[in-house]
Amino acid sequence: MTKRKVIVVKLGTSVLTAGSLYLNKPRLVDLARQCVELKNLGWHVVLVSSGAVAAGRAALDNEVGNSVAEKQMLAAIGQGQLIHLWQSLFSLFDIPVAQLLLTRADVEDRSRYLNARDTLDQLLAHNVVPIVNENDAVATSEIKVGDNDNLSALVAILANADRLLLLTDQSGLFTADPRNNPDARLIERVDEIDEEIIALAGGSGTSLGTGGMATKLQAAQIAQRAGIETVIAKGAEPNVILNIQNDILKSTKVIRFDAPLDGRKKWLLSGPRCSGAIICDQGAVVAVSTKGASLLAKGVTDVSGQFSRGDLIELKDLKGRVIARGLIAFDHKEMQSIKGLHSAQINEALGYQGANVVIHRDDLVLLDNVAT
Ligand SMILES: Nc1ncnc2c1ncn2[C@@H]1O[C@H](COP(=O)(O)OP(=O)(O)O)[C@@H](O)[C@H]1O
Ligand SMILES: N[C@@H](CCC(=O)OP(=O)(O)O)C(=O)O
Repeated sequence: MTKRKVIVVKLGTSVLTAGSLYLNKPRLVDLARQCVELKNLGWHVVLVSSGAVAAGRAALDNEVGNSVAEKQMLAAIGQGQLIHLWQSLFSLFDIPVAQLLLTRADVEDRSRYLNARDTLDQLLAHNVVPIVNENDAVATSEIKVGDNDNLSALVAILANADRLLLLTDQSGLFTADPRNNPDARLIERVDEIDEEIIALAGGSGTSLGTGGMATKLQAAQIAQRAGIETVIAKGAEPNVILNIQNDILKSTKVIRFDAPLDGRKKWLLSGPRCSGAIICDQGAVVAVSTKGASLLAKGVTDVSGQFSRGDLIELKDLKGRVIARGLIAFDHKEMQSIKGLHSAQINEALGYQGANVVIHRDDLVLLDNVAT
């Protein structure tokens, strides 16, 4: 049996409010209808729906500020309303929905990540539409993803998605923020999200959106590395979801990297935050990035940050460019004493038996478009 394709559709506040301060119900009706049509075409659909804060604002119907605590209160009020709305709309088509409220902590911990993945798998296998949002009411800045663009990339990885569709109030990435630059041009295809592309993206043009185009590119970059294609498109276009699938609507398409990653490496890419970095010489960078080698102490020139054995750390080249991330076999103090040494010298330097390699190739994920 061939695997049903999975699409994660992220609906920004700008789309769900149609530019107003409150949720636009006709817009939600139309989006639900399109999701159902897509399901009928054989796709599994996962929604990442913003709009809890906007829904909360409408429910209180009075002036509430924008402090963290006030927004958390609005999200707590609005999330129930939001899911109720989605539930009633999908029930018109006899499709059950499920609510998943996640924080970064849910993807950082490997067993919680696997739980979330299994739940998503089960929901899709039972033809349910999972509707995901950040658990804003309880998420503090330390455990927050912070914006639903990045969250949708993590969800796309969790759901083993084929495609990530970010719907917003612009047709995609422009050469400059089109709100302030009428001459800005749409970029229809991005092969690699490099510094030049990132420099084009600004923040949100409204007080309701979070992150603007910058977080959409971060999301697309995570997805790209995990082998998932991202499309950024305008949610207000008639039949946007179906027309994007048929490739007949102008948008920005971010091409996915080819190198397939196994599930654990996808988690390394999306889940834990890095607690430090090691800087490597050119020989080590080449060995790791083009020869699929493990990282040896010999190639390490410097260490930054504080980390323990088994932590995720960044691997940087001599120019400070991050080329990979991986689980390190030594803590930061041990790394200081063994950097630059041959593997055979490690035990003597430490006074006890250590690992042979600093990061094993199975624990290493490259961030460029090269096979690992
Ligand atoms: N280079 C760019 N191309 C397109 N939009 C951009 C760019 N830079 C900044 N933006 C802004 O990003 C906004 C979309 O992000 P945001 O307001 O967070 O929406 P959403 O609620 O859909 O996530 C656009 O309205 C636009 O003003
Ligand atoms: N979790 C918040 C939305 C956060 C967010 O990223 O908003 P947006 O940039 O409009 O997608 C909410 O439900 O209001």
